[in-house]
Amino acid sequence: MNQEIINEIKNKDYALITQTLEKFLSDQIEKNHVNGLILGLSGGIDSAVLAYLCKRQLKEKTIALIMPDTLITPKSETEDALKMIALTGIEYKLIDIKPIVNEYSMYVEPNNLAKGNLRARVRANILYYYANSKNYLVLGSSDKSEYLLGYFTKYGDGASDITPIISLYKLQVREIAKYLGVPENVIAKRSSPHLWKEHEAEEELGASYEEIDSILYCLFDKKKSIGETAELTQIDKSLVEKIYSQNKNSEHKRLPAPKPDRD
Ligand SMILES: Nc1ncnc2c1ncn2[C@@H]1O[C@H](COP(=O)(O)OP(=O)(O)OC[C@H]2O[C@@H]([n+]3cccc(C(=O)O)c3)[C@H](O)[C@@H]2O)[C@@H](O)[C@H]1O
Ligand SMILES: Nc1ncnc2c1ncn2[C@@H]1O[C@H](COP(=O)(O)OP(=O)(O)OP(=O)(O)O)[C@@H](O)[C@H]1O
Ligand SMILES: [Mg+2]
Repeated sequence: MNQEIINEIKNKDYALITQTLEKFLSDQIEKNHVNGLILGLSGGIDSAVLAYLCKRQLKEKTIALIMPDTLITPKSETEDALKMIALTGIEYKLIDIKPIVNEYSMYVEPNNLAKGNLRARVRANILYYYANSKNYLVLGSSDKSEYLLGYFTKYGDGASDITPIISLYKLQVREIAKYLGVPENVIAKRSSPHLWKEHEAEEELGASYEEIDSILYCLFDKKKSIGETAELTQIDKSLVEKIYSQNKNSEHKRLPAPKPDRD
């Protein structure tokens, strides 16, 4: 792997980005005539960054929902989320989604992936239930790496009104988290959707975020070909091809639903 590329990705002015994102959030509240913002707080780094971006100017206008499925969500994740609530002072609700998820098994016995995605969609439903009730906007937590890979549940965590950190790669999210003062252990932990037991992002994706971000950055920011990207990143061409395919195959998640050419 080429460390220079990784440094290039990480090397950003995080004070300026923070300022821009805080202003973006305030502007969105004003422009859309809503009372505030709501987010799902998992204990992971993406939603942690959202909470910390809201903490300084929008604390009184933000609600965080902590929504474990107590069957599979590690207790440590909920504890980390509660720790960040204590540190930020943001209003929160703790909702166990296990009984809701269980209800679905009366319709069909799902496979692991379908049930995991259901968890993400149940959380999205609850967020929109609150957003409707309180005239709030739902914050999306997708970062640029997840977005470009389609590594999110369609109409689950992919469903949101505004997406503040969608221009930041995961490596950059880790850097801004340091700047914002997100707890060390939240920054250091391995990224995980926790859609099923022992679920880990890098394991499922088959690559580290250093590799994924280096490849995506060269393909989409530097507009390099697959061959050039492999050379520049010093990563095996087969992995570059795999990441490229993941981007292409997930296009449907980033576009409006297809419609017939003519009525
Ligand atoms: N070509 C196409 N055109 C239009 N629609 C198409 C389609 N192909 C599939 N679809 C539809 O999309 C569905 C598949 O998409 P989806 O339901 O999202 O499911 P899928 O992409 O298979 O799974 C979601 C992935 O995102 C990961 N994830 C989820 C949530 C959070 C995080 C995280 O990082 O925290 C990661 C999860 O681990 C898993 O790898 C199909 O069932 C079908 O309905
Ligand atoms: N237990 C949970 N409680 C509340 N929201 C959740 C929970 N699990 C997932 N979510 C929501 O779904 C989003 C997507 O999950 P994802 O795992 O990608 O993000 P993360 O946990 O914040 O960071 P990371 O990707 O590093 O694990 C979260 O950011 C959060 O908004
Ligand atoms: Mg997570």
